[in-house]
Amino acid sequence: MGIVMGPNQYGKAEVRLVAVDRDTPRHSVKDLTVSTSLRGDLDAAHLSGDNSKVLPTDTQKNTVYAFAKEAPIGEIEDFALRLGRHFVGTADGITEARVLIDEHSWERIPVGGTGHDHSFARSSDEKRTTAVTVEGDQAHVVSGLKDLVVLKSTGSEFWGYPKDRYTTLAETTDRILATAVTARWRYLHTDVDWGKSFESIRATMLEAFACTHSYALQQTLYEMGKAALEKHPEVAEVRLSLPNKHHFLVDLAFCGLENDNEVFYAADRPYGLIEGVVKRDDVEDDPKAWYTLPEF
Ligand SMILES: O=c1[nH]c(=O)c2[nH]c(=O)[nH]c2[nH]1
Repeated sequence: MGIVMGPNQYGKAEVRLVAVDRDTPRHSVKDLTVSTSLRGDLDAAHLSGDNSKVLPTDTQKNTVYAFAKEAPIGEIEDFALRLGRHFVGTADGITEARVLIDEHSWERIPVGGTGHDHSFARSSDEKRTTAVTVEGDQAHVVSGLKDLVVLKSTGSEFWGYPKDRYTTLAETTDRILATAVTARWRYLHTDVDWGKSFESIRATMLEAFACTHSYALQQTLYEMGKAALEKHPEVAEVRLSLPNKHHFLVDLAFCGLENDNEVFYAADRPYGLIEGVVKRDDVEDDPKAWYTLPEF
């Protein structure tokens, strides 16, 4: 019986990078949070403190900033692929690199009806995300979004569930349905117009949320994933994590008022958490693409 080192990775987490494109007086801003993780021949580092294959996390952070200067960042998937390929191609003993990027959104401040050249407002909490794994000359891309908050004021029911002695929830045929969407989708290859694909998948999932008459958030989840897959042959699977942001009808009987689905208490916790994978049945799973990512 012995003790061995299991799977491991190391890198710099959450490098905050803001890059300004100043080529013309009409600037643009990219605001990213970048995390790098390297894997490979790192047993000696763990077993005996031999750092000869440990490219410092500080160097990884510096590389992120230098790459932002050396070429335009472009789409986050392209930036992540460039970084991942660099680490695998140049760092001795490193065979795999994972680069996670969250992109924070800035919108031009409208001045006199048009967006200002160099002043911006944070538009929402929503982030565009990517998780790129480079493994030798292979690359796995999982892109997505998080914190996209959506609400339907009707078109949502929840009934027909089992009842036991602990059940108090009343069945409803008309409730608010609200969630903060985290979605990740796995691409089948890297020959993708990343920006166009992202915008279309996002719009498609939003449309499915809006247009599905929902009998449960679970059903809405499936419809959102299915719609994205039907429209996007470049995508193999969509993973969704949907917190059910409960809105409870306020009982206004205390002052003799009826509440006809108009006044709600928005609870922040606890919340139902509905998660799932919607996938093609004719495509192989790709555990490497998801390794160490949350299951949903
Ligand atoms: O859409 C829902 N799914 C559930 O599983 C659930 N459970 C619950 O209490 N409310 C809801 N709503």
